[in-house]
Amino acid sequence: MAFSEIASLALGPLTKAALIGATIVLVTELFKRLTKRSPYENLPGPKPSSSTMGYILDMHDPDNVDFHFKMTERHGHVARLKGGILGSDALYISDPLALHSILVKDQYNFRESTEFSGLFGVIHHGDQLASVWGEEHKKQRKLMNPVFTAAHVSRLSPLFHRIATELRERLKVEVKSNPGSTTTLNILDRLTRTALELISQGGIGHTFNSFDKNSKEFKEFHSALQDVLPSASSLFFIIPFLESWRKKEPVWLRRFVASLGYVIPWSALRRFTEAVNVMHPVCAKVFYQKKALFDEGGIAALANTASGGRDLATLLMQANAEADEEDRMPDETVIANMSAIILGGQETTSGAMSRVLDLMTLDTDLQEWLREEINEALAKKNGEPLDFYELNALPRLDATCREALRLFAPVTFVWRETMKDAVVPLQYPVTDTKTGKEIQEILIHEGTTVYVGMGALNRSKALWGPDAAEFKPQRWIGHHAHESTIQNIKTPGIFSNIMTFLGGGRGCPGMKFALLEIKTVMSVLLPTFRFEKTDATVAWRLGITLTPFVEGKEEEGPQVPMKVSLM
Ligand code: HEM
Repeated sequence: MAFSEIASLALGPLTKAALIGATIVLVTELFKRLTKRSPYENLPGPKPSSSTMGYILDMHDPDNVDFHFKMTERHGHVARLKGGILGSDALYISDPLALHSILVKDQYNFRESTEFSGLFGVIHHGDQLASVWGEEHKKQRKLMNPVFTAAHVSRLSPLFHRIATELRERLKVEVKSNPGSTTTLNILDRLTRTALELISQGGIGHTFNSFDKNSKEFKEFHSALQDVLPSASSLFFIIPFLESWRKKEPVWLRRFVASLGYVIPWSALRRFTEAVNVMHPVCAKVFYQKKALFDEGGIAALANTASGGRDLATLLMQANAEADEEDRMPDETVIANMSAIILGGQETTSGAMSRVLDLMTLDTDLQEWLREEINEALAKKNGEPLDFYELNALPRLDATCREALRLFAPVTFVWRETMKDAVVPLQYPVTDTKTGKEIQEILIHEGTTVYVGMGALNRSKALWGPDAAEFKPQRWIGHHAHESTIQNIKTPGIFSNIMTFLGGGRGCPGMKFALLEIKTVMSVLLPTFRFEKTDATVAWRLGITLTPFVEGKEEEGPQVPMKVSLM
């Protein structure tokens, strides 16, 4: 029996018509894509390694961070990313003026992608900063921005100092227990625990007892944090549907479908479902405990909690209670934002702290230079801890943090969707590859995906000079931030004229919090320990954040080994 005969028996005429219809649409779409000229074909850009997938594989290749870091050097500040058979061209932009339009001036026209909103909406069980845009985003930021100000963050200094001291004391025990008082250890593990305590105690007023090696709560929560984004990346073809799915009614049906994540034999889906269901209940529990206290005794009752009522969630609840009716967030939005604060602030910071220490093992003179400054400052205070303002007044420590965050932005790029056509001016004109003429502005078409190259702009030689790719903390000493570029060019970055914490309405609210964490930990560790390199080479691989692995030992998971000894 011929295939067509079997098909006509098996399928009803309606199904057959639908199949034929779908095939025609698919073939027409494919034909259109293959024959349509890209509006960006005259722009320079990398040749994709796959003609089917286009730029996607190169963009996300974990072992090719240089694709991003060397983008401006190789292709300039606006590059065409050639799409594959199934995808259109995108733009990779690291031009400071163009990014000012995209992130600040015309920010509502360049919105977070629906994939991003959907994914983070599901991860945090509801709308929060990372999944909303436009007016709703503005409304949430209006309530949340005051929570992250220097005045509030500075009050966390004693708490951060206490946590950093706990790390120091535990490290001392580890080092002393080794003959010769030097031990080789994976500092990333210790700093991951520290960062989780800093963000959980400072962010939501909760402890995971992270320093306790047997802490079940730490293990569960940390593996959820570690797993959630990598497992999501394996679900890439369902991610585009999450945004509409997460709002579908009735709720019981959505819950039922979500519970299938546990039974469908697909390990990435299962890991994702498990991670998502670990994080939310913790934040909800902490929130309702706080709410009960607050309802009973007001803000004074919250002041008696472990963080002294200084944690960000308490401040947010207070701001929410005092806000006008129309500005107020529902409980589930506050909970989702607590979850977003933890996810946004954990891996980024543990990575950044590990990076700073790793850099110091590569340059022992730098380490000594910093130690000297911290010791002098401590001596002036008779050994009393340095607070937020005193730490910020240390030029060497400040310069080292700026330079590490410039050269090694933990988040290398973000992406945006273009809502309608927009003309964007350029700081650095690009050369038309066909005519050789200079292009001073580009027309970005509706629907174009725009990648914001933060790591690329941070390393642009046009901006930072020929030594842009070198680690030179001295470049910051004695300069205002914008003077550190060679022509006093301003970027839209909210911190130090670099793009690491992004810029505009979606710039990282946790920037001051993160800097206080890094500086406090350095000020506590450096006077006590010497850090030296081992034979291992640490390579930072690209993910949502940069993650360190030992070359040849990737299967052992992320690590930053170093020798630690007492001073
Ligand atoms: C070195 C550490 C950090 C780096 C490099 C960093 C970087 C960033 C970047 C690049 C974004 C923008 C993401 C996007 O628009 O797609 C962002 C957003 C965000 N960050 Fe951070 N971050 C850090 C630490 C923190 C900390 C400690 C917190 C919390 C205390 C935090 C909370 C957030 C939140 C809630 C958002 C979403 C903001 C919004 O969409 O309006 N981050 N961060």
